[in-house]
Amino acid sequence: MMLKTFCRQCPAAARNFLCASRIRGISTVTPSDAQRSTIFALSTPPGKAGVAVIRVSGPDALDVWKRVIRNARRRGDLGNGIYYQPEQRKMEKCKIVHPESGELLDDGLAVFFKGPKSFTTEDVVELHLHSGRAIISAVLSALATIKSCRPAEPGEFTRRAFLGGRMDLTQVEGLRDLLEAQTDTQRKLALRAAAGDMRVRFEELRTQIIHCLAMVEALIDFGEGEEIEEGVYEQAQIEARNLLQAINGHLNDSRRGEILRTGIRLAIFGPPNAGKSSLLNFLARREAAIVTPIPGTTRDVIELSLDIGGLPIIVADTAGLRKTEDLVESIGIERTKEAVQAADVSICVLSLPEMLNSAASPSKRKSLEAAEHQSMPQIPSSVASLITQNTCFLLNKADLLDSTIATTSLGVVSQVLERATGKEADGEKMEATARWENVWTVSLQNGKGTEEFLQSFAKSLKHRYDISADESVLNDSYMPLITHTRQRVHLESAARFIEAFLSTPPEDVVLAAEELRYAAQAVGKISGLIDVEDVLDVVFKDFCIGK
Ligand SMILES: Nc1nc2c(ncn2[C@@H]2O[C@H](COP(=O)(O)OP(=O)(O)OP(=O)(O)O)[C@@H](O)[C@H]2O)c(=O)[nH]1
Repeated sequence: MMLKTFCRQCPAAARNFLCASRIRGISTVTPSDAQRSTIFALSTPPGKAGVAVIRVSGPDALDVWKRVIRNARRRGDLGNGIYYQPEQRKMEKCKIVHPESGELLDDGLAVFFKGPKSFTTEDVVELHLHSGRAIISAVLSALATIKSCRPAEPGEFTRRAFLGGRMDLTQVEGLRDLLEAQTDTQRKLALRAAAGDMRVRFEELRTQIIHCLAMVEALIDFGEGEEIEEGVYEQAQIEARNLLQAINGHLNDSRRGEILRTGIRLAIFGPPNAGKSSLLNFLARREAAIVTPIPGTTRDVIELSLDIGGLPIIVADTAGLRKTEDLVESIGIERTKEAVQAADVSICVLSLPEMLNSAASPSKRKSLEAAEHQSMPQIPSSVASLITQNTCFLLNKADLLDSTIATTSLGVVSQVLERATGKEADGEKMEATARWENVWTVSLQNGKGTEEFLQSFAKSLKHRYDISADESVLNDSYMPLITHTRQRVHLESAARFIEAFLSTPPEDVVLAAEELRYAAQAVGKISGLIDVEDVLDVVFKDFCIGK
């Protein structure tokens, strides 16, 4: 069979037909132990507390033990350079001393983990001290006097765990997310990733690509008709097509995983004086924003991170939308528009009495007829222009209306809102979404309807992000696969290579194999099996020292 294509990875001068080693080689990272120094750092937050843990990792960890640990029940130096070996993974009560002066620094506990059965896969010593600034500082300074030791860089322990093969990059990302998790949902997602669930799922995808690749390679090695069944190429294409469909399913997940990890962006908007800041304060359960009867009180975007029903929410209160000549207010209104457009979900707060008044003649204000309308209630155009399918509506100040009117009028107002949501967008008719479940009537003043709104809103968010309150539902089919943009970029790239394979005719079998190999490499980059050096700094930079 003619080999028609070049290997893209060969240097220009050596560009040649695909070399067999490349076709087969899905190279993996092999960690080098050479030149590893022994590192140490405080692994708990600094300051006054019950316990502080200082971690030491590296080839000289045992030497550090010998030099700073004194155990009353065990003699240190047994003579002739023989020293007792600490029992592995067993906490020992000990005195921690200065390695040079022998000065007592603290009474504490110590534990030794022999590599590779440790977090970093190296020898590790953990010193458990009383957590006081002076003690921590004295022990860290003492360790720094040991020649082979140096303070750890941020994330360096985890980096060593990765290089030692203890975890892949998705687990490293999961661990970092776990440390940063603020809500229950974030904790659950991160825990699954840190435990290796994502690694298994990405690895399954890679294995399936490699299976297709193996079929195509068999054709290169033997050729059709030579001990190879007919239709192998077609079979590889069928499998690749199914795989592409599965990958596209993950890619078209509305960024669910990334949004849950970073927080759902919720913008509160509406006309001035409708009760937007009152809503923010109700959600935050504190006076986070100033509330006054003066329209235009809020002039800038106020952002808070909240936990609503276990979901991480970044909520933004915004300036009321209206025509204004005031420079400061108009800048605030521009910011409102940006915040609403950047949000994943928005709540439009409207004053229900004001809406009804916009429909009724002055004589019939607050009357049932207004609700049953001669003319329909109006939404100010500046507000209407920001309504999308992701907008929910809070009809506030229901306390100012008779409860029968409030209830009856809701139907009329909902129709108006539904029409506003179903407006033309980019030439396409959007599906109307302002149904009853997206519209709530409340009084933020007397609290009526607010708890029902909160529960129902949290439920609709969970439904939208496919997260159940029930932990058992966070299984593979519900759990988003992609939680980081880095993972998305590589998966998109894998999808493109598979598409390229699918459009390659059987005559170009070498090129076809190359596309599949690149697809496998792209997925391999997600777990860090391939070409990781360039991504390591990015992944580890947000870790704290001591992790
Ligand atoms: N009667 C009644 N008054 C309310 C209710 N909610 C808020 N208010 C009052 O309405 C006024 C405006 O409330 P805010 O929460 O500041 O409204 P806003 O939409 O943030 O106003 P701007 O800052 O002008 O955009 C305040 O006097 C509130 O006390 C309600 O449910 N019923």
